Amino acid sequence: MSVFAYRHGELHAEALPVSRLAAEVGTPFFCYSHAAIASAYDEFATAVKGLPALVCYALKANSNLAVIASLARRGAGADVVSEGELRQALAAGIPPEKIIFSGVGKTAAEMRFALETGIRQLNIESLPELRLLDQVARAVGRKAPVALRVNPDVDARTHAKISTGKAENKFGIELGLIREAYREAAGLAGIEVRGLALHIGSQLTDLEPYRAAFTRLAELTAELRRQGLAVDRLDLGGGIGIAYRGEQPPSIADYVRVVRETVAPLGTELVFEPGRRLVGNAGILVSRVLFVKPGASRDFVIIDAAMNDLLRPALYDAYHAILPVAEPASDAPVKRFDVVGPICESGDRMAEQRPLPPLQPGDLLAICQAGAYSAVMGSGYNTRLPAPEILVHGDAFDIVRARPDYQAILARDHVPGWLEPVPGPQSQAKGARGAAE
Ligand SMILES: Cc1ncc(COP(=O)(O)O)c(C=O)c1O
Ligand SMILES: N[C@@H](CCCC[NH3+])C(=O)O
Repeated sequence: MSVFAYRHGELHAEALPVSRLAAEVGTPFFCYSHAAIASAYDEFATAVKGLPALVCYALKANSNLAVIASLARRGAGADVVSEGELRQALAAGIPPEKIIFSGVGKTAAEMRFALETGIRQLNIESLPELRLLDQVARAVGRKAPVALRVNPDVDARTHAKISTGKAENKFGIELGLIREAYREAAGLAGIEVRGLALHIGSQLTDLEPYRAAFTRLAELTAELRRQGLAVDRLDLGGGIGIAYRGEQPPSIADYVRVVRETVAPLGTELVFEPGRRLVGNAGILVSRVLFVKPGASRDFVIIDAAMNDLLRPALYDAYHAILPVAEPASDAPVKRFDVVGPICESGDRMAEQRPLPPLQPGDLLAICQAGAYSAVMGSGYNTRLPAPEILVHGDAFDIVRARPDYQAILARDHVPGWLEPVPGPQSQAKGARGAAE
């Protein structure tokens, strides 16, 4: 059951009416539900019970500190792809031995930081990266625990921009080279090669690509072992989808059944890296209608959230359900609208020709499934400030990322978010004097 549901004629987030949250926080804002995050994690944890498994939440889906901390408290590890995410995981209380560092382009500085922190494993995606890590590890006097990511050349049957396991994708070491790479890794003084990793794509709603990839991984593991190489960890990546528009993604129990049938008999440690499935359904983006603009060919609803807040529709033509916060009467007339933001691009459109009940300026809309790849993909385009984020638990909520205010920016105070303080006229004048002196 969704934690975002209509009660007493309006949308609630757990026990709180969304209109009350909007009045207190201001729009647009992201609203996350603690209960939804907890129940998604628990579904995963229950399904892997009995397996030697670690669930490492992929922070890229949502790296809000409070969200990560909710998962950390339930025992999750982390899958990170940058020094920033690694620092964020540590700050949220995830112990280093539960952290995996993935990604196709780690810098030497990131490698050094990861080794000094003592994380569980770095997933390596190419021979040049392996050799650089070997050098860095020897320079800091450590042995780097490594899994080699293989590209299994499997079609994940998802959007081309988020498919990662085909030979033409940049990810992983290709099947034809992986055996040689593993042998090389096993001989490097700075590397302790522990196993293999893969991740075939995101928003998968079908189990067959997983079965194909895991079967290849099992065959490869058996082959490496026959050659006398130790393989004691398999990292199966993430990718399990959620329903945005009536898709029927598999249950975690069914997904884990495929794992039990393919790789589990090898007896290795298993790592899972779910992102979207843990947090995607746990968030909405709440926005206010600014104007309703009838047009000759289309009618527009102009809202105060934009592609800088939620990029998915513009980037992938992604569908997100949009709900009026005030529950429409069952017999309310419905018209088709393009729901658009204020940014100066025609692509700044949350929905195209979406059937909606009559709307007025000031009405609130909830854009659904905004817990994953939403706030994290935000930008400052059109010099818009980042939308605040709140976390609801029961009948209480915390502001877990505040809206910066322009006065604070101008006063050069600390600004949460990525916007740099704007130098005020005074400091500019001082700078100019300094240069002349
Ligand atoms: C290596 C890796 N692991 C895990 C994930 C998380 O994916 P998802 O959010 O689809 O579970 C990704 C992103 O697709 C990834 O690139
Ligand atoms: N950003 C993508 C998911 C990418 C997954 C990262 N490997 C999305 O919004 O669906």
